[in-house]
Amino acid sequence: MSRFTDRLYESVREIWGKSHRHPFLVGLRDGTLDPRRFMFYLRQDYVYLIDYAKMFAIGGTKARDVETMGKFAELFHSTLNVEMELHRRYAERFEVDRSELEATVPAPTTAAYTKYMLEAAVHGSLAEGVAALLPCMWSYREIGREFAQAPGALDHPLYREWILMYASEEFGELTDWCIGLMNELAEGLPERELAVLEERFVVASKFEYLFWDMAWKEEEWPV
Ligand SMILES: Cc1ncc(CO)c(N)n1
Repeated sequence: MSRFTDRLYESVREIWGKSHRHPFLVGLRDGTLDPRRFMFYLRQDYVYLIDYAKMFAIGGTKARDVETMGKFAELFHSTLNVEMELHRRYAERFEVDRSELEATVPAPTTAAYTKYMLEAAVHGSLAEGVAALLPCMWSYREIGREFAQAPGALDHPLYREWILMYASEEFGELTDWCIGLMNELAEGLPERELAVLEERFVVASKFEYLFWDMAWKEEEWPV
């Protein structure tokens, strides 16, 4: 039997493919990405992750059983203390201190993406929140795994750690758990509601593309 997440994956195949071909990710894979652009990305990603972590906190309050609550707590913890620790270590290498990192002004795309996700989580069902956050985990795992296999990518002194984070077993398992939860939550829902979930998943995937593009262009507020 095909799973709901197979349908989701099909619906974003082209969007994800376009992200993989984006010059930011091509540069990260082949090591030619300008570190200045990477640091711009990390700073935006740091403030993105502050809001993204809240998605898991909200998920925890909407969950209907203790096991699911516990898993959301684990995701909340690992975002704040594992993934964001990677950003803090990078910032140290660039001599950007923690308070400076945290004070980053979200670029228009960062603000739009995080508020879009949070709106889905706060006003929608648990399933809608999960549909909105799933492209983040799932697309990064795909990128991490692919880049870890790319010849020479892991030899890069700067980008190696980033790739290893998203290619890691731990990140992969948490992603699988979210995929499983999405399928459970979608079970038995009418097509009208599945279409809403698909829409959340597709829009979040488009924002993922925009996020790479924002970093590449070092997007600023025009006014
Ligand atoms: C924008 C964005 N999406 C997904 C992830 C993966 O958690 C991340 N760190 N940043």
